[in-house]
Amino acid sequence: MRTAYGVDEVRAAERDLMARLPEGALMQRAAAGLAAASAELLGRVYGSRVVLLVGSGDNGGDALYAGARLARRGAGVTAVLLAPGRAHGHGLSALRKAGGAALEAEGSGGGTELGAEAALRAVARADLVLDGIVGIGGKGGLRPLAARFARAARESEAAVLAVDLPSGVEADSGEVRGEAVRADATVTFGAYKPGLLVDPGREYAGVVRLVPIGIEPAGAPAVEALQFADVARLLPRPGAESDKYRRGVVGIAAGSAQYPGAGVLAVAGAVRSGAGAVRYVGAAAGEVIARFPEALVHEGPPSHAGRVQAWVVGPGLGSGQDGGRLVADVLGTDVPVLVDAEGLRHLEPSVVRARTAPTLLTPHAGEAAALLGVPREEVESARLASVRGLAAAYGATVLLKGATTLVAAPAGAPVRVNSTGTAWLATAGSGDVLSGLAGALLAAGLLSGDAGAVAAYLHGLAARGASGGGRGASGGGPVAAQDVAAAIPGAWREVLG
Ligand SMILES: NC(=O)C1=CN([C@@H]2O[C@H](COP(=O)(O)OP(=O)(O)OC[C@H]3O[C@@H](n4cnc5c(N)ncnc54)[C@H](O)[C@@H]3O)[C@@H](O)[C@H]2O)[C@@H](O)CC1
Ligand SMILES: Nc1ncnc2c1ncn2[C@@H]1O[C@H](COP(=O)(O)OP(=O)(O)O)[C@@H](O)[C@H]1O
Ligand SMILES: [K+]
Repeated sequence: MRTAYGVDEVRAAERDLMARLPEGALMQRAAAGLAAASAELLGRVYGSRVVLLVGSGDNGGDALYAGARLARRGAGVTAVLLAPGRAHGHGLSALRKAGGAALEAEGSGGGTELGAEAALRAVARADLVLDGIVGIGGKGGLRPLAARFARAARESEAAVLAVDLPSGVEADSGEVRGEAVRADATVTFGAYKPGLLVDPGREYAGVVRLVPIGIEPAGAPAVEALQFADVARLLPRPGAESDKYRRGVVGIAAGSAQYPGAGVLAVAGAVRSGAGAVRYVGAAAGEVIARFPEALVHEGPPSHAGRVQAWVVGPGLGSGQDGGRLVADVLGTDVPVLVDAEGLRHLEPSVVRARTAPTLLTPHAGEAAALLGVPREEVESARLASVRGLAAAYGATVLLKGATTLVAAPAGAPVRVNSTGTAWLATAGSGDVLSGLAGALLAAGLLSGDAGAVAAYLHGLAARGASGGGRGASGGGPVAAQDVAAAIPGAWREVLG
């Protein structure tokens, strides 16, 4: 499991360790990790031009000590001091002693200091920029001078390496208010921060490397990401004694005359995901049977369709009157229920809260915004707060779809984040496939948080497989939702193999 800890937990762990170590030891560990990553990005350190963006806190101190190490290896290192009087004193001395220079970015400078224009020119000409403007001590959006240098770093040809996290990204949430540094890579210390794993922050961080400096945050992480081994452990496996009913029967109440395809795709996701059987209720029974003769189709309300271990309701219901009745009927059962798409329009928090079996809601940002009564942009910019807020309001597990998918449980367990997907997944119907996949896992007996997180993981992996994109999120080529469903068994084998 990859875990990410909040700022308070990281600071507490740092305090514990610092009390036992000589002064400055942690910062030296951080600087060593930064210098090593810098050398990798540069290829050749000797003769390279390195610019350090240095703010007023310890984040700038890390950058200064790393700069000193690079200067000793023959790099030309220039520190740009964004708050000249308050830069880390010992770090600055170390840099100067190693042969590095410093420019004051504020005002016109005096004596040998050349001021902001010279500093901006240095950034433009650099091979590598180290972003030590602000780390976990950042508050609010970047101040104007810092924002100006964040822009300059982006416009420069230089590789950009963020110290601990990209300045302007909120460590606890991944929110970005205004300008932020766009890094090619980030070296983070002691523990991942939630903002490095959750969008939009994740996008700004580039390739993230964790340098273990010896701290061990206590308590539960704020965010966690399943890895291969976690998914393998959670995947249901049929035993010798299994029969189709014990394997889990999933019911799909989806599709309408207007959107029959959504019913077909949700069934496609379910039949590829290990369900013992799939029951289908809805207006697309003919289409479902034509594509999936293995499905069992039923007329009448879902609650009369025979025994199932979990229901999926909502994909492609359209805007007809029947949606509300269908959702109410499914929510009235005593088995786990996944509500997606148009089904989400018919949710009463009190009805969901009163259920005794788990409920899993799977909105995308637009649907989550409608449930929360806020604009879509607000959900997209504050994804962690949104998913936690919805889980609390409905007393349900909530899976918020997007480039990174978040899964929050109502009782405040760590939020699960998944980024196995590919941008090619943003195609009509891929969410319907996900609902069938997650529904099959619920029917197999996974807890709702596990079912959501494992489904998101496999769905992303299947999409990458179908797109031929390997592990890179933007490689490969187009995929159709059907291709994603067809690739689920391959993703499953990949995880188990
Ligand atoms: N505490 C420790 O033991 C260690 C800390 N380390 C580094 O120390 C960092 C935290 O240092 P600090 O607590 O000094 O905090 P930071 O250096 O992250 O930020 C605090 C400083 O930034 C300024 N600032 C805050 N918000 C700003 C904004 N929006 N725009 C511009 N400036 C802003 C503040 O005035 C303050 O001086 C970590 O991120 C990490 O890089 C590492 O050296 C590892 C060990
Ligand atoms: N930029 C992206 N990168 C990776 N995955 C994405 C991206 N955008 C959307 N997705 C994924 O694609 C799927 C789209 O689902 P959804 O929005 O419900 O579409 P639909 O309703 O058409 O099926 C979700 O699993 C979501 O996480
Ligand atoms: K930084």
